[in-house]
This record gives sequence, C-alpha cells and structure tokens, in this order.
Amino acid sequence: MSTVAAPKGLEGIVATNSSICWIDGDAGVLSYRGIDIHELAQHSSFEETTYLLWFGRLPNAGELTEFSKKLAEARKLDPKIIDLLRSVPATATPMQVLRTAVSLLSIYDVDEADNSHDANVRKSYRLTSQIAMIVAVFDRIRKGKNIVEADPSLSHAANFLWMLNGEKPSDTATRTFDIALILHADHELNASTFAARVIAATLADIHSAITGAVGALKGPLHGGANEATMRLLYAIDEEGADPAEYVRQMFAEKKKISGFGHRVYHTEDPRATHLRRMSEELSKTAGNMKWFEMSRKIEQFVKEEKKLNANVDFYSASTYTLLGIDIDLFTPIFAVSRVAGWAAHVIEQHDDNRLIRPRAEYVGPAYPSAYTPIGSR
Ligand SMILES: CC(=O)SCCNC(=O)CCNC(=O)[C@H](O)C(C)(C)COP(=O)(O)OP(=O)(O)OC[C@H]1O[C@@H](n2cnc3c(N)ncnc32)[C@H](O)[C@@H]1OP(=O)(O)O
Ligand SMILES: O=C([O-])CC(=O)C(=O)O
Repeated sequence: MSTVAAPKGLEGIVATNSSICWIDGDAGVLSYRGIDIHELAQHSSFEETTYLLWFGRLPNAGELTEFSKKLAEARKLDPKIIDLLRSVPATATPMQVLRTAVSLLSIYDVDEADNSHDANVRKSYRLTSQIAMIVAVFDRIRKGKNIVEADPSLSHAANFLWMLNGEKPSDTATRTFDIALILHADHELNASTFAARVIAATLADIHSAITGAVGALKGPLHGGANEATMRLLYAIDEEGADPAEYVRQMFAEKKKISGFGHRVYHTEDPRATHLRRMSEELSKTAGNMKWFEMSRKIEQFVKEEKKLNANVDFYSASTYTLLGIDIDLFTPIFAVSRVAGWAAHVIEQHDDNRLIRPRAEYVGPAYPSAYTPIGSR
C-alpha cells in the first residue's frame, strides 16, 4: 500500500469525519452542531450546550430539565476518590491530581468495559459532574478547608463556584463562568480531543480516553497556556515592566507568548471576543483594570509586531483571576468544560469506529544495518 507524507504536526490534515464542531479558521467562525458560538455564548447554558454536543440538537424545555437533573444527580464522589485527594503530597498540582482521579473514577464505575452508546452517555454524565467536583474538592482539601456538599438546586457553573468557595456565587460570577464553560466545551480535533479519539479507537473505554485527554490538555502549547499567560502577567507586574517592552524582549529571545497564535484561526478567535469583554466587565466592576489593561497592551503589541491574535487562553487568564480563582486551577477548569466535548467525540468514535493508526516516514539509519555483537562495540 502506498503512503503519503503528512506535514509536520499534521497541519491541515483531515483525520476523521465528525458532526460535532465546525470551524472556519479564516473567517473566525466556531460552531457546535452548526450553531454559532456567539449565539450559544449569548443565549445558552453549559447544560444546554452539553446536551447539544452529546445528542446533536438543542433540547426542549422538558429535556433540558431532565438533563440538568441527571447531571446534578451524578454529583457524588466515591469516598475512595476523596481519600486519593487527601493522600497526595502537598507538592501535587491540581492538574496531576485531576489526571489521576479521572483514571481512578473508572475503577468505581459499574461497567468500565461497556463501550455501548448508552453506557458511554451514562458515563459522560458521571465524568462531567465529577470532574468539576474533583477540581473543587481538591482545592478545598489542599487549603485545609471543609468539603462543601454539592447543591442539586444549582446549575453546573454555580455549583462549581459554590463547592470551590463555600459561598453562593453572584449572578455575574455564575453567568461569566457559565459562558466560559460554553466557550471551552469543544473545538473539533484539537490535540486533547484527538488524543481521546485515538485512545477510544482502540476500543479502550471512555475513562481511558478522557484520562489521556487530560494529560494532553496539560501542555503549555494547549490548555496549559491559560496558566502560562497569567504567570506572564504576574512576572510583568512584579518587575514593574512595560508590557510591550517585556514582550519585545521575549521575541528577541525567540520565546513564545502564551495565549497567542493558533493552528486553525488566522483571525480573531471568536471565543477571545467574549473572554476579552468579560475580563473588561469584571475589571470595571472590581475597580481593578490592571490585568485587563496589561493584557490589552500585550495584545496590541503582539498584533502589531507578529500579526498574531489572542486565542481562547489569553483573556481567560484575567477573567478567572478576576473571579478569584487560583492560577493552577485554570487548566483543570478547562477540563471541567472540555469533558463535554471529549465525551461527545468518544461517543461518536465508538459509534462508528476504526482503529486510528497512521504511518511514520522513516528517517533513521539505512536498512539493513549490521547488528554488531556487544563485545565488538
Ligand atoms: C486551547 C489552545 O490550545 S489554544 C493554543 C494555546 N497555546 C498557546 O497559546 C501557546 C502559544 N502559541 C503557540 O505555541 C502556537 O501558536 C500554537 C501551538 C498555538 C500553534 O502552533 P503551530 O500552528 O504549530 O504554529 P507554530 O508554533 O509553528 O508557529 C508559526 C510561527 O508563528 C510563531 N508563533 C506562533 N505562536 C506564537 C506565539 N504565541 N508567540 C510568538 N511566536 C509565535 C512561531 O514562532 C512561528 O514562527 P516562525 O515561522 O518564524 O518559526
Ligand atoms: O483547536 C486547537 O488546536 C486548540 C484550541 O483552541 C482548543 O482546544 O480549544
């Protein structure tokens, strides 16, 4: 069989059919099941968006109520998961803990090996509810605080903030967080989703796929960029540096600026539009424009110098900071949302599966090379 060499990083390669998410990177369009992200950010909720991703259409009022109820009912962490969260060393990061806890969730699932459509949907409710709980509960435990019981009357976004902070969130905080969850929920064949699909395509279970996806999300070229962005803002602030000059120096040192650039978008990332607006609004409400103004200066400079646009991670950093969220929770929070998309993709993969197994262009020593016995080397 003949082979075709793909470009480095598989840029521009179409690796699967999917009916979940469509992106036009030149026009800056993102849609879930054909519905524009701007419409969803304006009118939808995380629950409704997740229903859309999993079931392919918007729910009616009864279906949405039922869906939200099922998601809320799955807010029950097995005590063994809580034992794990209590037992990790103080140096463990939330992202390490999340990756491990998602894997452990599979051991307490009733039928890990069942990859049927219905079993995958059932597991998706549990994973979506419990990933959010793991992030919130671990943060309470590491800070020596009591664990806050889940409140089934609250939405997914409000319950997360409630379990994290032990206070009922304001309407503004809840809506801001809900929109952030909608914006991060899916993004076609990004690295973590591709990883999930590759794992699922071996007919491994959804927990294995999502554990792998959490690992892929962690990297600073992907979901880890939101934490790296905030660390950059803190570094500039600490030095009292001019943001543009600081970034100019980074360019001179050939460093990448987290939160900029994208493999698919060659224009404004449509999610950044909302996160920029929310960051500005929260800054005004807080009477603290520091992070927003610094971000704007960096954005303008990077655009002028390198023609690069801010991606989803850039303004999520200041948005989460203004919501009072710790920096090392940013990437776990990305997973709190993206699990909806990962689940949709694993369901789609298992529903019409073929092993994903590309080829490598061999560039090593010529074949056949001699095997030299160890005593002669
Ligand atoms: C949720 C997400 O995953 S969104 C992306 C989050 N990641 C980041 O924000 C990290 C910073 N950005 C990047 O590293 C990249 O833009 C990526 C990983 C997002 C996309 O990578 P690729 O499509 O492989 O682009 P690549 O890294 O090859 O960049 C192309 C050119 O633009 C430059 N470039 C791209 N992004 C940046 C950046 N953030 N800062 C400085 N230069 C950049 C590269 O140095 C390269 O320049 P060159 O051609 O002169 O060598
Ligand atoms: O699509 C990508 O490559 C990265 C991204 O923006 C995402 O996963 O949200």
